[in-house]
Parts: sequence; C-alpha cells; structure tokens
Amino acid sequence: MIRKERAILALEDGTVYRGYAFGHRGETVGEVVFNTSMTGYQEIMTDPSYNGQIVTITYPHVGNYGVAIYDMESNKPYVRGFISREFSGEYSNHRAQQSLEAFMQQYGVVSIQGIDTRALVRRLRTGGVVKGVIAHRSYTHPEDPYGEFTPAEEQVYVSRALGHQDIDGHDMTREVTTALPYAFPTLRHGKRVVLMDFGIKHTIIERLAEVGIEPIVVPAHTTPAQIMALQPHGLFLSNGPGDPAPLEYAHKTAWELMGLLPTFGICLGHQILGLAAGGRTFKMKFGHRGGNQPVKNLLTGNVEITSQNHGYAVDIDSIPNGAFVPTHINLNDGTLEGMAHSRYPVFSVQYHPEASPGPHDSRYLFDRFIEEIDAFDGGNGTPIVKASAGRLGV
Ligand SMILES: NC(=O)CC[C@H](N)C(=O)O
Repeated sequence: MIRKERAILALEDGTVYRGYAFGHRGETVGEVVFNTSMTGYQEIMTDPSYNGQIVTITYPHVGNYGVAIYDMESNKPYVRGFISREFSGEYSNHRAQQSLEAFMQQYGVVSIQGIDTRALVRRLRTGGVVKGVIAHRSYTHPEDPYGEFTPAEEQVYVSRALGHQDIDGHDMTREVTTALPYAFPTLRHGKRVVLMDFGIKHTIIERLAEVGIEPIVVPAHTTPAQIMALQPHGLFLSNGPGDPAPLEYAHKTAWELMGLLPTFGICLGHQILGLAAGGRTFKMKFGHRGGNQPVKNLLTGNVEITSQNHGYAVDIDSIPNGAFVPTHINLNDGTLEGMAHSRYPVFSVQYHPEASPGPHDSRYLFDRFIEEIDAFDGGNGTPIVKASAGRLGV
C-alpha cells in the first residue's frame, strides 16, 4: 500500500475536507475560488489576479503536461494554494521542463489533492466563496505525516480561516505591481502606450505588442502627469487582484486621463474605469473563472466564448449620466462584461481577450484599440471626442 502524507482543507464555515499533501509542504490561507478551465494550470497559478486566493480546478486531473517557462504569466505563482481531485506526479510533453510538483516546491505553493472537488465547488456555488486553510500534516507533525489531524486540531484551522483578513476592502495590487517602469522590446516602432500595471499578465503585453503597440509598463501609483510626460498615444489599465473599490488613487488617475487618451481596460482595469466614472462595483457570489464563459456582444449580436477570472463586477446602472454604455453581457447571469464611453474612445471588458488559457474569440479587441489610437492622433494630435461604441461592434 502506498502511504500518502495527509492534508486538510478547512473552511471558515466549519467544513473540513481530508486529503493528501502536494507541492510545497506547509500551511496556507486564502479565499477559496474555483476555475473551470480544462488546461492552463500554470497560467492560472502565475496570473497575479489570483493573489490572495486558493484555486480549485474543477477538471479532475492536473499536472500531466508539466510546466514550461514559456507559459508563465508573470515572474512566479501568485495563488496562495492549489486544489485538485488528483495531481499527476508524471508528466509528458515535449515543451515541459519540470514537473508541476517540482515547480510548486520551488515557489512554495502549498496544495492538496484527493478531496471531493465536486462537493467543494457545489459548496462555493450555493454558499458563495469562503476563506480556507490548507494544512499539511508533515509540516505540523513531521514525526507522523501519515496520521490524521484530530477534530480539535481541525477546529484550530477553521478558526484560522475565519480570522483571516477578507479580500474585500483591501488593496491587493501593492504586492504585485512593478516597482519600476519598463519598456517591452518590440521590433516595430508603433504607437506608445502606457500600461498601468495592477498585476498585468504577460500575454496581454504580448497581444498589445503584436498589434503594433510599444508598451511602457508603469507602477500602479504612477500619476497622470508622469504618464502624460511619457507622451503616450494611448493608455491601458491592466487586470489585477482583489477588490477594485479601495484603489482610489487609480480611480483618480483614470478619471483625470479620461478623454485625453484612447483607453482600454481589462478586468480590474474595466472595474477601475467604472469606478472612475462615478459608478459602483459589487462582489459576486462566486465569480467567473474559467475558459468557457459565454458573452454576448450587444453591438453585433455575436456570442464569444471567453476566458475569465473575476469576483467583482461593475453595476452599469450606477454610472452617472450614462457616461458608459454596455457593449457586452454574460449569458449565464446577465452581468456586465464590457462597456464603452458614450463620448470618448474609452472601452473595457470584464473578461480576458488575451485568453491564456482560453479561447481566442475576443482578440479583435486588441485591433479595435490600435484603430482607436490611429484614429485619435491621425489629425494633429488633439483629442477627438467621439463615440467608440459604434465602432466596437464591427
Ligand atoms: N483578473 C482580474 O483583473 C480580476 C479583477 C478583480 N480582482 C476581481 O476579482 O474581480
């Protein structure tokens, strides 16, 4: 019989799932969320938007194609922990450079396998996301890694989950934004765009460079004056972790620059634009995370299958004076997935058109952005006030 080291997942509501240790041996705490992507575990782990969260993958077998440097979405994993029905110790793929477990050990990702992830996901769907702790028996009881935790010990972890700080109301981007500005090398001399980094994914930078943009990535706290001093042709607001509401400095920057530069926001960047315009965001029960979210483009009637990772959403009706009009909605729950400013070339989506992982149905949005930029300074460089909504739908 193979003896497996024990681990538990303890939720703040008192539920305890008993399974087996995987990855770095230790303990971890975070908001437990689920992702329905069938592949792309490395991209998910290294997406900085997951900072503070423990991710359950609904697909029951994770790790079988290993890990490759090309699939990093940032410099390291940002998930606080990972959960799978079964992690694969073996891997087979010509691109792979190491196993998932070696990768997790290298970067300190504490994980658990062997639990009923269907029951866990059902729990998150019915009750909403909760905080949880993953604890490895080998960490606390190195003398007996194969033994069970006692009910009293399990309760200690439940209390720890309960006492952990909520993601709500806190700035989670500080830990992930770049310390210094940097330029992304491109072969073409295209349009210079300032990318505000709230936790940007590499693939977004690559997609922008592909359409002829010269990206300059700047820290989240960069001021409007510092941005304009770079003489950009456009502004991009990135994805990022946590609650968008407390990021008041970013709302202010976006508000001050609105109408001065063609602007594109993705996910957290979309939420910041909504807040900058005076609107409201709210926390969803369990969010959208996965590569199979159906989104309707309201301007064309087309349905896009999209990649998503968010737990908050913009309430479009809360934006004063109809400053933004809805351009995309989610077909599962009707929440807002995209909007465009009614007068300025400013638009945004809640989902991830860069995919990685996920379907590429929405890549046209990067072409739209460069078209907005070309149209904007095509004359004498002065801002042209116009509706971008109509052209978004083409
Ligand atoms: N991927 C993102 O940018 C996520 C945005 C935000 N942190 C949310 O959960 O809604």
